[in-house]
Amino acid sequence: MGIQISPSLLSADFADLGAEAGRIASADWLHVDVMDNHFVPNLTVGLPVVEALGKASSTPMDCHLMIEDPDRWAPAYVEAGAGSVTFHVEAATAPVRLARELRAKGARAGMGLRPATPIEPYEDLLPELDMLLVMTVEPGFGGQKFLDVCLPKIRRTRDLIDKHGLDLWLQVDGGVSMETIERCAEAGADMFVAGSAVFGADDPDAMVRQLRATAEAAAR
Ligand SMILES: O=C(CO)[C@H](O)[C@H](O)COP(=O)(O)O
Ligand SMILES: [Fe+2]
Repeated sequence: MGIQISPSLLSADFADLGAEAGRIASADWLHVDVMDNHFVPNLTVGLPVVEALGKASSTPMDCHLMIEDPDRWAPAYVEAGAGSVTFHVEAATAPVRLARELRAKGARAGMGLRPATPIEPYEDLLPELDMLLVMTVEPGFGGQKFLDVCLPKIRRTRDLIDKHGLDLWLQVDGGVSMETIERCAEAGADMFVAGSAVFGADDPDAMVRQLRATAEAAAR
């Protein structure tokens, strides 16, 4: 698939999300951060907003669920129009069953890891997934500083994916910018979420293209 950029709408104008999506026409996906004030200490949007955004934009939606009880809620995000749904393994009760349900409904199944969650215990689950999300900040807020301490985990995750010969996307999310994207790409990430870097730029679409070009040049 190559390098993909999924701008996070967390740093966009929430009063006009359809128009904000239109400002990043070069994006491969729209990253929608769903927070419930339980899994993370912040509250954002839920199903009705995702459903409305899907009607307002033709760019596929990559929903990052930072919520408790994703087993109950995640499948509804496929029905609301998400093309990819990522649940956090720390919150899921039955990650294999949930990934299978997401796939059966027609979406890509993603599994997210907080910075301190290791990948190794989940090696046997990899064939059940379409994407792994390695958080490079503590989830909950945009605009935080990239955590370098997560880079070895990105490398180890890429090695595990390659060892099993899987076509699994490796997403990084948190503090990704022109300063940090090269390190992530060198470590083996191929899908990049960027919120403040994209929507804080004078020309968000040019920033999407710049990030992609920089990651492509640095990719392993
Ligand atoms: O999941 C997230 C936070 O929990 C966001 O996707 C992420 O922080 C993007 O924002 P930024 O690029 O500004 O760090
Ligand atoms: Fe996110």
